[in-house]
Amino acid sequence: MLDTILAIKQQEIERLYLPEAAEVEHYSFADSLRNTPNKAGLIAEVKKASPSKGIIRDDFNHVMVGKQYNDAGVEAISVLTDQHFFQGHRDFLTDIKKFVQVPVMRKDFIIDPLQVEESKLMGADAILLIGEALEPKKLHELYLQAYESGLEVLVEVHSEAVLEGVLNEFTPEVLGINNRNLHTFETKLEQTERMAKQAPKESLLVSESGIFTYEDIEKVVDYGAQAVLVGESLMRQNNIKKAVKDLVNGVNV
Ligand SMILES: O=P(O)(O)OC[C@@H](O)[C@@H](O)c1c[nH]c2ccccc12
Repeated sequence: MLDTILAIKQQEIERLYLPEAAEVEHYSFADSLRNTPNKAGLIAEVKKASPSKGIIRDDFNHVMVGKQYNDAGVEAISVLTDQHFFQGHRDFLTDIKKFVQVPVMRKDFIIDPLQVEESKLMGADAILLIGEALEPKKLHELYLQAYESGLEVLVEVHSEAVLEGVLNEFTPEVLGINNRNLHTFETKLEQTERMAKQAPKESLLVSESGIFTYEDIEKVVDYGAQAVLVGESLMRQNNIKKAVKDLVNGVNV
């Protein structure tokens, strides 16, 4: 699956044109996650659909979802901008930025310097870089380019081998363990448990995917995570603002 996504992404990059620079205020992604009053920092994701689940939310309005996340007090918002597989759009991020006062991360398959530049112009505060999609050297180059242009980065890995390759190259400021295997879609929170042991103390550790309840948050925090990235379980709720509060305060939805 990941290979298919990356092949299509490569074609998109060949046709990519840069947007005009969005004039927005910026907020620090890592600082916001570190300064949470809750058990873990929450990155809430604006996600309409995914290749493994199909449509996740029918009455989808990206600005409405972004505003509800903001009003519920999340530490950061992740916006899926991939169109082909996730039914996102780069304008979703630019639109949401106008209405929220928390850092916004662009969630896409970024493999080229042009996409880093594009993310900055869109108004993002942070981007995702995926270890499984990039050679460690290339990942580090894009990481440095991002920070030089004023973007922060969430470096995501799924497997021990890929994490080892990344750590041989550099230490990411924010490191995400994806509980979902992007080749098979199998998702288990124990992936965070296994991999947290290998994560550097200096990196802010994020557990991503498959988190549905406060108990799940407690679990991954016990494993060593300081923040969580949650999409589907929030996007399926009618009242998103209430769902966020219940998730972070321990009322199961
Ligand atoms: O919807 P979930 O299971 O809460 O997962 C959110 C997020 O972790 C997931 O969307 C994700 C993690 N890494 C990715 C890379 C590309 C696309 C999507 C993702």
